[in-house]
Amino acid sequence: MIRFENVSKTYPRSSRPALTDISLEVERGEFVFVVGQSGSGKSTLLRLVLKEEAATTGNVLVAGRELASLPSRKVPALRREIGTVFQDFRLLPNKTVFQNVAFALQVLGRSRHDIKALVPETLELVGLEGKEKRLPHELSGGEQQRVAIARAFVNKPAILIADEPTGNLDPTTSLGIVRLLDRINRTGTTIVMATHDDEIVDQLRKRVVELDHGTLVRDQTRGVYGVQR
Ligand SMILES: Nc1ncnc2c1ncn2[C@@H]1O[C@H](COP(=O)(O)OP(=O)(O)OP(=O)(O)O)[C@@H](O)[C@H]1O
Repeated sequence: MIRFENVSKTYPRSSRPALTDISLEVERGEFVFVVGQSGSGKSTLLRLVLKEEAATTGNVLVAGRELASLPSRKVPALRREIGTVFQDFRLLPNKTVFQNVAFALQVLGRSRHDIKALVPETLELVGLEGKEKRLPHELSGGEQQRVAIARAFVNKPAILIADEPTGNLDPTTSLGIVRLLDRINRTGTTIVMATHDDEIVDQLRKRVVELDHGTLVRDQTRGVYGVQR
């Protein structure tokens, strides 16, 4: 589903590469944690999957597309297959929970009929039934993140990318969010999640990919956050 072939990335005006010679394959339906210190390249790796940044050398392949040769007019179709969730939720503050999730379908041109069916079933999946009419500021942080996850998933993307989705949440709430991502993963969606949250990584025992100064230093099935090297 996602393949990196000897990928390096150096940002313009930067002397040090953000990623160096990364080769990595993520199969359809996998759940992968990407860990590493601040600045190790986790967000850069996720941005390359979305074609928000381009690799300096090497190939990135996502859902059968080679991103270097993907014309910009085809990038929206790529991004429709990838849901995104961030640390800071990024909800529309003046829209209700229902409207925030519905908006993701409206911009894709989905019918009112589809929206009426898909939004409630997705809000139920994330545990927000009964809160459809709330505004984001009337929700807890964990509930806001559930709205963001509903919005990312309502279109049933093949891949869900989460960049520090629990960074603003307490440990119990964080665990609930990751258990929700786990449930979404079980529907067949591939999940790649960058995180600093050692407790969560250690509890879920998923594949762990570790970056250190832009280099892939560990790729472990049923891994833990940190290991002695
Ligand atoms: N737009 C940019 N321009 C130049 N350098 C950048 C840019 N974005 C990131 N970098 C650099 O690339 C390196 C990797 O950054 P990245 O944000 O991918 O790390 P990260 O592991 O996600 O960090 P954090 O955990 O703090 O979010 C860092 O040295 C950073 O300063």
